[in-house]
Amino acid sequence: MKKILIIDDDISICKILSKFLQKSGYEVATALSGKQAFQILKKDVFDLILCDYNLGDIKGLEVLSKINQLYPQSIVIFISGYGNIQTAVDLVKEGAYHFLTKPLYPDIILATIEEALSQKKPNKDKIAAKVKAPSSEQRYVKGCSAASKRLFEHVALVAPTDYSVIIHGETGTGKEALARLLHDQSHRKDRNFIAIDCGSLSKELAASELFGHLKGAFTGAMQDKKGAFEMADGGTIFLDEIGNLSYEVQMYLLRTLQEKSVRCIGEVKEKEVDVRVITASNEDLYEKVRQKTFREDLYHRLNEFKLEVPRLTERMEDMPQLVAYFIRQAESQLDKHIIGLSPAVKKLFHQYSWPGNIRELQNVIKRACLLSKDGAEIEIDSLPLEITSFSETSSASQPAELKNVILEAQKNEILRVLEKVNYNKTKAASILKIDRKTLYNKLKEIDL
Ligand SMILES: Nc1ncnc2c1ncn2[C@@H]1O[C@H](COP(=O)(O)OP(=O)(O)OP(=O)(O)O)[C@@H](O)[C@H]1O
Repeated sequence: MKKILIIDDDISICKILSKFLQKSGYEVATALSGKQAFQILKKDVFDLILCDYNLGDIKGLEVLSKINQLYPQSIVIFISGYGNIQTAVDLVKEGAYHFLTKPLYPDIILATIEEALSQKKPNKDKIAAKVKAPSSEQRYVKGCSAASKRLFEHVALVAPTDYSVIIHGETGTGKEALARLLHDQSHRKDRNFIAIDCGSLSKELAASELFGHLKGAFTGAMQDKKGAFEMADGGTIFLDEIGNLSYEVQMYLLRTLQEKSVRCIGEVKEKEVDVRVITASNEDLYEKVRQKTFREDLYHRLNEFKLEVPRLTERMEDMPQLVAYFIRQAESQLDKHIIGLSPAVKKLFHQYSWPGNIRELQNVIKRACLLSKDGAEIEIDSLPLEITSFSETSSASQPAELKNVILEAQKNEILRVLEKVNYNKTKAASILKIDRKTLYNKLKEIDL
């Protein structure tokens, strides 16, 4: 039996529609708010969602973007009391199936639902499994910007192959997340994906982590240890910050890749391994080759294909999807409902430089959701100082000394809070999470 979720804050509409659709052979659940709807959606899979456009706690477009992101298998039909053509066009552009205006006529509703459900849809069992354990596809926001589209055209081409791939991009742009996606879209997806952060491995440990060791092979080798290559056999190994490996380990790595076999430390015999290698680096690896700190032969062996991951500021059109995804993530961790970003926060997010890229956005939203009230929007006062002070500092015409930039940012924030609390210093200190004495010292330091 097909399942339909009705979301409407008008209880009588929910009751009438629910009764009518049950009589027509559908299994129906109802939700009186966006918050309740997303709680129901966490636990169940629906073929179709009938949603009031003007819910009290969340905007129609936002409901749609969350459903598209998290429950793409559900078809969405909106209902509204106002027949605004532009709204209908916007919703359909964003992926809604239809936009029905009140008064509602039973035969039209039924015909629209039947037509929508007759569309080809993904296998439901697979979807149910995905709902229980989200795949990396579901945990990954692909985005709609030109930069992301280009990237995913390349991902679709290279993922199913066994090519070694170098992923290049700034910190926090999602290189590891992308490597997981490549693995999940390959024939290796049912085998291990092993990620090793070469940047955090000491010279001594690197070889043992990658290739394993036998008990007693060196001082401190108390027992046999399987290396990452053996663990990833049949699957994918992801080597993050590969540029940090010593020249000696680079040589072992090249041998392993060329011979397709691994020899653990202290062992004489080689073991065959079938591993796809994906590497990532923040730096330009070829520059390291030129500087002779990275082996050229290894570079070419790893570089069968290269993916360039854009900075967040190069894919700003993806921002709404990323924000909706991270809010949803925080909501389920905090068990609270956040409506979205206030217009002022949206503006700031577009102005800010995001040096930590997607990771920074994720952390900023996590923090803001914690500080925001249940059922509210994220407001400027739940953002960190580096963002709230960014527009002022970036508009300064002269390049400023770092110390002065920080002082200026602190001054702005202190002034903003003081104004908000009517210059009550005790309250201001408490909001700024510093004691009164520190606030007095700061006021002196910044000449206030
Ligand atoms: N497109 C995306 N959709 C959803 N989450 C993402 C996306 N890209 C990155 N993230 C999240 O952002 C965080 C940082 O991503 P990741 O660790 O893959 O970045 P990285 O480029 O490998 O960082 P580093 O260079 O510092 O190792 C992770 O929590 C990841 O899940």
